[in-house]
Amino acid sequence: MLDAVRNEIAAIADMVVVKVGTRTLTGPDGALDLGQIKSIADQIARLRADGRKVVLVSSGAVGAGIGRLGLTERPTDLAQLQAAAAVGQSCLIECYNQALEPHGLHAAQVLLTADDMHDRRRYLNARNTLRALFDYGAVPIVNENDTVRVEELRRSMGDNDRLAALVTNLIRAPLMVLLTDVEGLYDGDPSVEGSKVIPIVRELDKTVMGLAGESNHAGVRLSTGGMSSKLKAVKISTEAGENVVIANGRRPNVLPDILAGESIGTLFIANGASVRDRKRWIGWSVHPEGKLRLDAGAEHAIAEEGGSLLAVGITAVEGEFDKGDVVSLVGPNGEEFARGQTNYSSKDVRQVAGEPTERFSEILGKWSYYEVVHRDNLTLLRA
Ligand SMILES: Nc1ncnc2c1ncn2[C@@H]1O[C@H](COP(=O)(O)OP(=O)(O)O)[C@@H](O)[C@H]1O
Ligand SMILES: N[C@@H](CCC(=O)OP(=O)(O)O)C(=O)O
Repeated sequence: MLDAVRNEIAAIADMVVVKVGTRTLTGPDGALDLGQIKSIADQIARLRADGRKVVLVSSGAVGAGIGRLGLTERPTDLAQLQAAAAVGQSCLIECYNQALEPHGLHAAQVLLTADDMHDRRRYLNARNTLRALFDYGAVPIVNENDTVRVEELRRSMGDNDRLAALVTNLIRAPLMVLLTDVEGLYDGDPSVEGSKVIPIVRELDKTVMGLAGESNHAGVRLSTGGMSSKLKAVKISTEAGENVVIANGRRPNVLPDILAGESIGTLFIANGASVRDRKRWIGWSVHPEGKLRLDAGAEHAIAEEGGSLLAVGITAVEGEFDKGDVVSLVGPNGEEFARGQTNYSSKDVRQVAGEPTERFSEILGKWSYYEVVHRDNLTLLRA
């Protein structure tokens, strides 16, 4: 069935980020399913033939490594997991390359970490590389760089759903497609009879977020996060002004059909206008260095009136940060509602918090900015 909204989105989707999860790429034994890889590659070739640029974010390295190394279970030790991913990643790219070659396309391996998205220079470099790959007509195949990711430091991307959302934001793709092993977002546990797929979500509020559970799969756990990690990723992209579809990666022809406007899976509509490049980086890619707690007046001025943050509305400062670092802005209810680049270090903000700007000279001596965070350097995280 075709529908008008989906048609409209399909028409503007000149760039598409497709994320494919471990469950879609591996068989019941955990090894890579070559038929699936071929199917995804064939579908990507069709999108490319329609003139669309495609980035594939592919999981499956750990799964492929487990298969190739002949392991009977997923290692629990971090270094062994990373080693399995290193073995599996080369298989993954090799398989994609073989499947893309008959279409005259090349697979390009792009490994990224959360730190690459955090660091402004590396972030822009990644974008330039992706653009150059498009110019060469290659298909970027992105995965998290598992060799260096250290989960304990919490700087890890967490999962490929989030990485896909950050890549979508990086290249300003109007559409992200998350392919998984269920038909879309269900209104209840998908394994329970009577649960139904929600065809369209216009507002990703707390009620919708609450529908998502963890991955229901017992046994060897290869994927991370389940539906809740997908919805967090969807939120990043819809808040930045892009659209997302979650669909079943084993449905034949799923990608060309979505791009033909067919009613497949769950469509999440962009929440408002497209957010500017730098604001996307500030809002979702940077790891905030500290927290500013604000009173209700400051939260209202920023969230409702598009204002900047003045020192007078700051009630507390947490963490150590320098001028130029990104900080979280937290309202009186304890929830983060925005992120912004601060004009003052944590040392200075601690001195001026709660004070009117007229007192800056007296307190700080030399000072330069009226605003602690200017509205041009601030991104609202819409509820
Ligand atoms: N409301 C829901 N709708 C759909 N799936 C859900 C929901 N809640 C939990 N899930 C689980 O999320 C799983 C998909 O996530 P995951 O296993 O991480 O897959 P992938 O490997 O594709 O990233 C589904 O198979 C299902 O078990
Ligand atoms: N980098 C890991 C990705 C793990 C992951 O996020 O898996 P999934 O939840 O299936 O997307 C791998 O390639 O195995």
